Amino acid sequence: MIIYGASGHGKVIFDILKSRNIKPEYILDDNPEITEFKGYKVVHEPQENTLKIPGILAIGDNTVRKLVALQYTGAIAKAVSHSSAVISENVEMGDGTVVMPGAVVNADTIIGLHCIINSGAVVEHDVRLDDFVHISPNAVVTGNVEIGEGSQIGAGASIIPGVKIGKWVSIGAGAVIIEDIPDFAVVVGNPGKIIKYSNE
Ligand SMILES: CC(=O)SCCNC(=O)CCNC(=O)[C@H](O)C(C)(C)COP(=O)(O)OP(=O)(O)OC[C@H]1O[C@@H](n2cnc3c(N)ncnc32)[C@H](O)[C@@H]1OP(=O)(O)O
Repeated sequence: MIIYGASGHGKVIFDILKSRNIKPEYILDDNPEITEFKGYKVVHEPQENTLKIPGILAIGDNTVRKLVALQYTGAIAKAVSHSSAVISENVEMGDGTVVMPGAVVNADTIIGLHCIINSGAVVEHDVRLDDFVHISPNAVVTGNVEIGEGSQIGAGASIIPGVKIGKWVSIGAGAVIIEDIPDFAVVVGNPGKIIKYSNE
């Protein structure tokens, strides 16, 4: 496995792999000032074997992760979860998706490519997460919720059952979402209110 990104997010992905006894081959990061990461060599250019070894994009920002994914020509690793995460056997997860320590993903949920289910987050039954979604630490996505591409649900936020959240939405930390949210909205508070719109 190659970890693409010697970042804080990369540290947690490193721990996920360690919990599964997977040793990264090396870390790839374009910052020439970073030469070592968790005792592993950091390379700054793709290597001869980069295209052959499955890589995981350790980039927390959803937009940047998508841009890198679109340019990355190597193999993408299958979804990987920390050994302490609880994932129903009926869950589908796209390649490049990571599930952090203590997260729960329940039955018949479908998660897209390159998503992040962060530490302690709960993604309930029959949820649909499109590609590049990030469910932040301790957020709760209840049953039958749908979340569009690139949206981030902030730390500790809650979404009530059946709500549809558009693409590239930012839900603020601690928000409580009780109604559908349109694309690109930035939403904060309890109950969640739209404060502005962002562009992808
Ligand atoms: C492992 C990890 O670390 S994973 C990282 C997880 N990250 C998160 O959970 C971050 C979630 N992001 C947030 O909550 C952000 O504050 C956002 C996306 C909602 C808004 O960010 P910005 O667009 O930069 O907005 P900005 O900081 O300018 O705030 C705009 C207004 O919203 C208010 N606001 C911002 N965030 C929140 C919030 N979470 N709850 C309530 N009000 C908020 C601000 O006080 C400000 O109010 P004002 O206009 O009356 O002064």
